[in-house]
Amino acid sequence: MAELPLHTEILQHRPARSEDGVGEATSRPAPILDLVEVGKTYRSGSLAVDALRGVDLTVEEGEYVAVMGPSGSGKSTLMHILGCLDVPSSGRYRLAGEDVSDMEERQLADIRNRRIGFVFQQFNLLPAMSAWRNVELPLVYAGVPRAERRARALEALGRVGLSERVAHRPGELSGGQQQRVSVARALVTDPSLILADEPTGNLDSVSTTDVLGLFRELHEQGRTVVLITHEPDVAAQAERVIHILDGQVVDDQLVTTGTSS
Ligand SMILES: Nc1ncnc2c1ncn2[C@@H]1O[C@H](COP(=O)(O)OP(=O)(O)OP(=O)(O)O)[C@@H](O)[C@H]1O
Repeated sequence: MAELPLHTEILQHRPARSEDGVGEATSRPAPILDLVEVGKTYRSGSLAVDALRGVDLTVEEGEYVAVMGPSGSGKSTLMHILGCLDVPSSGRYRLAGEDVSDMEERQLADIRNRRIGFVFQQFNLLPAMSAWRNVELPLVYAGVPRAERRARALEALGRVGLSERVAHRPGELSGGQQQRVSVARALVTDPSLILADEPTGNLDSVSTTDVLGLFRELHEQGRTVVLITHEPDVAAQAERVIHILDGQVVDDQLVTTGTSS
């Protein structure tokens, strides 16, 4: 397991799940993410790669979770399934109580648009479009009227501190600013879940601190944040750190950052 910084206290995480996976008799809300025995096998000719093997994972609404693991361990595959960009080969996946395991691409696209904000290492911004045009795109897909789209995109850019750069194209912005545009695009639909795949992988330390501060704010506002990272310092920002190895969850811990030495 990767080292965590000093002043961290580690607690073994015990997910709250009823035996039948449906929920408690009380009115406890369904977990936002609920994977039961999820497997993913990539096939190419006679070759088969088991990228995920029997993953059981529950994430409650509002958690801040980091996923770590060595190259090839299955992190991106897990992120693709969590983000409804792909479906499992076996097992069940419920997102906010809705079983998405066997959905068609159109249904998955609708769920992604309604529920999830994505942030990627490479920013994935359209180079010919201004910052605000990039940020309004998810609202175009959602069918939001033009004037409202513009207002919400500008508001989201204001929230990430980019009010002065709304007309700039990605190539006219620094890496850290481009990633802030992607965070604005992720939150413009007001999703309950933010999924980030190595969001600080291309950033210098100042921009990393900046972007991690934004994730913390989103978490403090009650959103669920799941981020993939290779970096222990980045993972230490989360409240829970999951390690995967060879397609399996091998470690799952709550981390609370202490203030005393
Ligand atoms: N489309 C695909 N077709 C075949 N095999 C794949 C495909 N995508 C991933 N794999 C394989 O599945 C396994 C898990 O890959 P994955 O990309 O999920 O790992 P990762 O932990 O994200 O790695 P990295 O940190 O290097 O990005 C690897 O063995 C990889 O080679």
